[in-house]
Amino acid sequence: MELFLHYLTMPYMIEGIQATLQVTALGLLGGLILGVILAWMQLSRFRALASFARVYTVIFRGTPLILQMVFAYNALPQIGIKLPAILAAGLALACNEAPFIAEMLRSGVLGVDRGQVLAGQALGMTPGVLMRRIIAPQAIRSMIPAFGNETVSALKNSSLASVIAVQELTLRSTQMASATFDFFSIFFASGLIYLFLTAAIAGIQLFLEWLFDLDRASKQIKLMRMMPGYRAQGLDDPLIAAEDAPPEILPDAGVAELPPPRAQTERVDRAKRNEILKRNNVAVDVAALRKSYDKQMVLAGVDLTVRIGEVVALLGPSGSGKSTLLRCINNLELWNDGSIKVGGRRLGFSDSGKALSPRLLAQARAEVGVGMVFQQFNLFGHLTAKENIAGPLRWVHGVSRIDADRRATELLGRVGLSHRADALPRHLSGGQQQRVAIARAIAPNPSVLLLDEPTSALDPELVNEVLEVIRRLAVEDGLTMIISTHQLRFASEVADRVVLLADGAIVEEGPADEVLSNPRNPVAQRFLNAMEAEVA
Ligand SMILES: Nc1ncnc2c1ncn2[C@@H]1O[C@H](COP(=O)(O)OP(=O)(O)OP(=O)(O)O)[C@@H](O)[C@H]1O
Repeated sequence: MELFLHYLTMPYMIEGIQATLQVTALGLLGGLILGVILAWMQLSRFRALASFARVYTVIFRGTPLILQMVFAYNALPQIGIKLPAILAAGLALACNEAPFIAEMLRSGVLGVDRGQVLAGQALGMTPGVLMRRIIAPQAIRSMIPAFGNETVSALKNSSLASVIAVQELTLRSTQMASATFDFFSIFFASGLIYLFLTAAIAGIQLFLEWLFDLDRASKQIKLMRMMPGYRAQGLDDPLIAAEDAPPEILPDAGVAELPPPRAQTERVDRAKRNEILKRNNVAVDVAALRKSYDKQMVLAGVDLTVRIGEVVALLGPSGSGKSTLLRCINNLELWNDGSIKVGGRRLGFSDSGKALSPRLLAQARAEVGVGMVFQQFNLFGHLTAKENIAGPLRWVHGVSRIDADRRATELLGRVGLSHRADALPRHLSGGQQQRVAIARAIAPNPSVLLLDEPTSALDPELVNEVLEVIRRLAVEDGLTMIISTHQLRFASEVADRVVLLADGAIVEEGPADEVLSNPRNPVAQRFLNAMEAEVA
């Protein structure tokens, strides 16, 4: 035992630990830098970069680290690069770790919900802002366990540096054992040191997981509640308050949460409204739009003009091209032929007709102001309801933190969610999430709001709360809207015009009450009959 403790604290062994840590740190740091570059190349739009990264990965993942170390120490001097042993070992370890770290980064980035990326683009985020604010924070969280594993593996792999005479822990243990023949005590001490180092890495990993845990705040409150006398102290506990409050998701609970509608001075006179709308400028102009996926024609020459203040309901069977049309209007999808103008501007193209780069396209989206609400809500999962609204205002439109928070608070009030401002999306019901998504879309005062089946992912009892919010935006705010929906009653109440798509073409359009009560086209008749039968 004494000998064992002696080896544990021996300066000769401690110097070995230092060398082990140096090689590991060099390998990880270099691997991280190289890994980021490799992951970026693999995700790049440029094929040559992606191919280069793949070839690199095949070579360095497919050859033993021990050979790479020997190569870095013995072969590089042949071309004039003579590195000290520790640096050569660190370089080889970095080159070997890089493909694994790149794969981790790539899967972390690809693991972020594609819907959130689409929502960020629709909000006008440039690729840089999207990466920094939306993708990276979520990807890093998911990568912590894998990075912990990689660190442990790098630490153990550093022992291979002994082949190029780096005086690290394993080499020093072997040398000591050869000199003293006390194999058991020496290797037991050295094994224990490795175990201690890997345990420290596991500890750091757990700490980071705790630090980045989105639910930490609520967990802390739970822990506080378990402390004796906590209730007696009468501390202000949001969780207790939430428990005592009636359950949140009751039929129509969302509608009950909404503030009362603003007083309408007069009933909407459809004919008068149509007269006014006809004189308004054009907000969206789609002309001869054709779009196909591979050989499947999805939009076969669509013409659609929407005037400022008009509410247009897009109806049509599943697969008729409604979502595709909305995505094209916001340039989230490229099309084959035809033109789209929003506010008189060809979104996504320069004055000379050249397609804009992703960064300039994002800026153009923010300037033109096309809000978009998605079927699956697509809230940013790592941000609270309030930050989902305030964040994009700051990052895209340069609004100050105070003003952005004020606007978010005001809008959360309007959609009846002031009391859920600090809740994460996963703690909200579907209807609440969709109301936050609507608030987020209208926060920058868009010129047009596109809603892509905003209620079809909701349970039936949550549909009304979302429809009520949209109804108020249309009636009270006079927002220009194109809404794809299967809710016929809602369309007849709120829409100025109904446009019916089938097989990528408009088969019928006109005033909502006319089209819905008396469709002339046989396809429209069949679709509306089927929809009515479903509701009945
Ligand atoms: N990214 C894609 N790649 C290939 N095909 C696609 C893609 N997106 C949509 N499609 C196809 O295009 C057609 C139109 O889809 P779209 O989602 O626009 O229809 P929709 O009318 O909105 O349907 P729903 O009411 O079910 O949402 C469908 O046949 C669909 O399979």
